[in-house]
This record gives sequence, C-alpha cells and structure tokens, in this order.
Amino acid sequence: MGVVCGNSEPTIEIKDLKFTYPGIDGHPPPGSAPLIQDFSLSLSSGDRCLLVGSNGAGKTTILKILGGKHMVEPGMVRVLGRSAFHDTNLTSSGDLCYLGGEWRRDVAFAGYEVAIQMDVSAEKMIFGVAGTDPERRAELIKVLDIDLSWRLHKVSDGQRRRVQICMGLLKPFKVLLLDEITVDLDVLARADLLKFLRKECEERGATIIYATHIFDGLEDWPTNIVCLNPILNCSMSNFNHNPLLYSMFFYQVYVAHGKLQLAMPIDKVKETSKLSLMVCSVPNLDIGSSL
Ligand SMILES: Nc1ncnc2c1ncn2[C@@H]1O[C@H](COP(=O)(O)OP(=O)(O)OP(=O)(O)O)[C@@H](O)[C@H]1O
Repeated sequence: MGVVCGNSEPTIEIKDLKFTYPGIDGHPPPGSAPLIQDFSLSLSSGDRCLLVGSNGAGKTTILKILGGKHMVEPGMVRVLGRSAFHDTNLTSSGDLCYLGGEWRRDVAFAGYEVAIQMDVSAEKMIFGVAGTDPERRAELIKVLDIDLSWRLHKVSDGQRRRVQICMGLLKPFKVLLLDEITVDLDVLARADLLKFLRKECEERGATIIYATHIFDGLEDWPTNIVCLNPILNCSMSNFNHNPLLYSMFFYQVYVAHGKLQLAMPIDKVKETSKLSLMVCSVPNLDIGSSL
C-alpha cells in the first residue's frame, strides 16, 4: 500500500520495497520473513514526513535504505531520481543528508569523535566545515543557540549534540533523513530546530523524513505520516494528551492524492492492525465531528 503526495516530481520514491537483513553468509536466512515488504511511498519537494512506530518496527532500516546504506534493487528506491546506494554523489554533494545514530561515523564527522575527547571549541568544529554559506552558518548557530566558545570535551550531551546537528545541516540539503537526533535537545532547542526545518521545506522546497518517538510539538509540523503498525498496540495513555497522536490512534487514515479515502475508529483500527504497514497523510481531522 502507499500514498502519493504533492504535485511535482517525487523527490523520494519507494515502490514495493522488500528488505530482509542478510545472515552471516551474506544472504537472507532461508524462510525468513522480510522485515519490510510491499512498502510504497512517494514524497515531493516541501513534504515533511513523520516516520513513527515502536522499537524494532523498521524506521532506522527504512531511513538507512533511503540514505544508501543498504543495497536494494535500484528500481525500488529512488532519491532525487537516483539510487542512493549506487550513486554516492548524492550524499557527497550534500543533496541527500542522513543524520542518525551512526552519522558521527560518516565521513563529514570523521574528526568529531576525536574532537570531543580533546580540547576543541565549537567554533573550530563548525567553521572547519568547508564550503559553507556564512549566512546559513550564522542562522544555524542562532537557531541551535550555540556558544562558539564551548569546549566540546566539557559541555553537556545536549550542547554537544547541537554542535553536531549544526555541522550536519550546514550544507543546504534537498532531502534530509533524520533518525531521532533530537532526543538530547531541550524543549526550546527542539522547537526552534523544528521551526527551522519547516522553513527549509517551505522556502527551499526540501523534503524531510523524521523518525521519532517524541511527539510533543509535532502537532502541526508534518505534512505526511508513515506509521509502522506496532504503534497501534501502544497504550492509549501515551497518547491522549497529544492531538496528533490522538487522531492517529483513533483513525486509520489513508489519503491518496490528497483525498481522504478511509477513516475508522479504534476498534476497526485494531482489527486491521494485522496489516504490515500503514501509510497515511495528516488530514485536517476534526475529531469531534468524525466520531
Ligand atoms: N544490521 C542488522 N542485522 C540484522 N537485523 C537488524 C540489523 N539492524 C536492525 N535489525 C533488526 O531489524 C529490525 C528493525 O530495526 P530498526 O532499527 O530498523 O527499528 P526501529 O524502528 O528504528 O527501532 P527503534 O525505535 O528501536 O530505533 C529489528 O528487529 C532489528 O533487530
């Protein structure tokens, strides 16, 4: 199942994606069920997509496939019309940017792990990224409220994370894949970052997929949601103060070409949660009148 959003050429296109992690011999273990199958999604310039689901649902795997870190058939996943795994220029040019748990080990951050052990300033790290637009750099430093005199070996995890995020966003990406990188940020820093990212989509036409478990402040942020089904088994008490999650939990909503096709209450959702994947867009749901 899948959904097509937006009118322009897709910036991210996933068609009938099927993926199984290889075993120790490099091949999927015989008889193993694919982690991901029959998964399709099309996003366009300006789209901000939330990728949600419980631990182990496959969010990181999907982002890594999109980021070119796992090989799949080139026709299954296209980013900016190209295969991210086969076309390394996509990431090296900065057009495709992946910020996730492993991003510190990416080439751009090769020195970062060393830097945080040593007495290096935030300024040295940030200004050390070549080919940066000074205006964009200044804006990011402001958005992330970074004190350039911070010594990276002495600051808190959240402050260090801000420097990392700043470095990761310095190049004006066309597609950004965020794998829960805001977890160390305080509420204000996260809100400012989300605002900046929204502007990147609205003004520059970037496309963002953001995998997260933290739904606070996201009520009106995404244009699309991809919900991996195990979230439907979560306790209602996690959600009932968050309008976004409330609507997701109470309705299984498919929207294709911007048109609402199906909405149903939670008992129906539970019946249909056997489905391996749900893909939906954020509608302007009026929960009260739809009940
Ligand atoms: N390199 C790997 N080799 C084999 N299996 C893996 C590998 N990486 C992840 N998995 C398995 O794939 C499944 C999905 O993992 P993934 O990290 O994509 O989930 P996730 O939705 O991002 O979870 P979380 O919310 O905990 O970050 C898990 O069962 C995990 O054990």
